[in-house]
Amino acid sequence: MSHSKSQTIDVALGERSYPVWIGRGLLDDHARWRSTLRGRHALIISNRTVAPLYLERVARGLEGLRWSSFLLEDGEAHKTFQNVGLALDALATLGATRDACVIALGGGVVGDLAGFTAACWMRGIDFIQMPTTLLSMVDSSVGGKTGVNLPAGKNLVGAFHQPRAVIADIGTLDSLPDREYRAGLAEIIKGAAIGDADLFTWLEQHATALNAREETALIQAIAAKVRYKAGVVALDETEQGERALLNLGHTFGHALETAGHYTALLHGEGVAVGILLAARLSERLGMSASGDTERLERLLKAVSLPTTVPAGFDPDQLLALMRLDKKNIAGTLRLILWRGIGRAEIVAGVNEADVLAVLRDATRGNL
Ligand SMILES: NC(=O)c1ccc[n+]([C@@H]2O[C@H](COP(=O)([O-])OP(=O)(O)OC[C@H]3O[C@@H](n4cnc5c(N)ncnc54)[C@H](O)[C@@H]3O)[C@@H](O)[C@H]2O)c1
Ligand SMILES: O=C(O)C(=O)C[C@@H](O)[C@H](O)[C@H](O)COP(=O)(O)O
Ligand SMILES: [Zn+2]
Repeated sequence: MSHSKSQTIDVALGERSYPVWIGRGLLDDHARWRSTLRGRHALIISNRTVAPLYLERVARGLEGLRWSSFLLEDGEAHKTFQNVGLALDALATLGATRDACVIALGGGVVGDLAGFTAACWMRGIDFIQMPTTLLSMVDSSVGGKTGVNLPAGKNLVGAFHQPRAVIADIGTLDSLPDREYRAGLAEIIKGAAIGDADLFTWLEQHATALNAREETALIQAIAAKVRYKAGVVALDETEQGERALLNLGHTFGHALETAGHYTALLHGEGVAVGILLAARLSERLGMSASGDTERLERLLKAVSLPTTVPAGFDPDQLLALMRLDKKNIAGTLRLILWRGIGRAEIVAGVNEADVLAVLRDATRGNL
């Protein structure tokens, strides 16, 4: 295996620090990741799509341990409290002790649920992330946000629980469908839009290479986004302040995902539309210039991400869902807005009438 193009980024959190390893073939580099397991038990949590492709390679690295697997049905609709209960039962059946390790093998749905399961078992055991989607490599596997959805909304239950290591084998992306790949690009664009104007310009220049999944450009983009996110997380692990910036577009995006019953839009697609709506709202509030919104829309289109709200969404229902967002305080909307490329801002007390106006514009003629 060649390591020439691999990268390591550290998430600096004192005693909870961990490496994010990015490279091709890392799932088979057992010596590397096995060293992060401390005990004698391991539970691989994956799903029915990913397990047939990659579980065997991970299992080969668990020789000598007592291990088993727990497989979810595929899809966001299965990121539920009920499935956490079943995963905990699987740990009990395994006889997992406090030094056991949960291995999350899959995309963000698997990673969020597996991390939360690890946070709950015996009040918290180790877990490692083996992300297999672009989105999970650049975002969900890093930073320790774990959790599940409720019928009332996205990620309403969860815990901050950092992994021991992130093993991002980019070879797994070879089997990732195109739509899922593009959803991952949305979270890279989001990061650049929030706080890395140079990365934004680089993305504009390398959109064609990224569309072609050119490996050098891809590793560079993944590493840049992970580095950016790791920096924010290191400063504000539990979102007391500026980590909330990473939520740009998510109040809109999560409402769209929930209202669409997790079938109309993928998370990354909700984020793409959401960051554009946040940009439009910022422009409406006189915070940013139309030229920046246009640049954002152009980049999203250049990588074939959606820029419009699909048919059938009701603006009033979207606003009602946005009222349940975790960032809100004192009964008012608290949103991440921006001043232009690379300059996001937390804004409390956003006027609902302005939000509704943006939602009505975006859904006009759609119902
Ligand atoms: N914790 C965080 O900080 C954070 C950050 C961003 C997103 N998220 C969460 O992550 C989730 C979205 O993650 P996602 O986009 O990875 O979705 P996902 O986990 O649903 O995976 C996307 C699809 O790709 C399939 N898949 C995964 N790896 C594959 C591979 N290598 N080859 C072929 N198919 C593969 C999956 O089975 C699934 O059908 C959402 O629940 C979102 O809320 C969390
Ligand atoms: O890591 C973070 O912080 C983020 O907000 C990253 C988001 O991309 C991600 O979708 C996260 O799951 C959203 O979390 P939530 O707190 O809005 O539920
Ligand atoms: Zn996200």
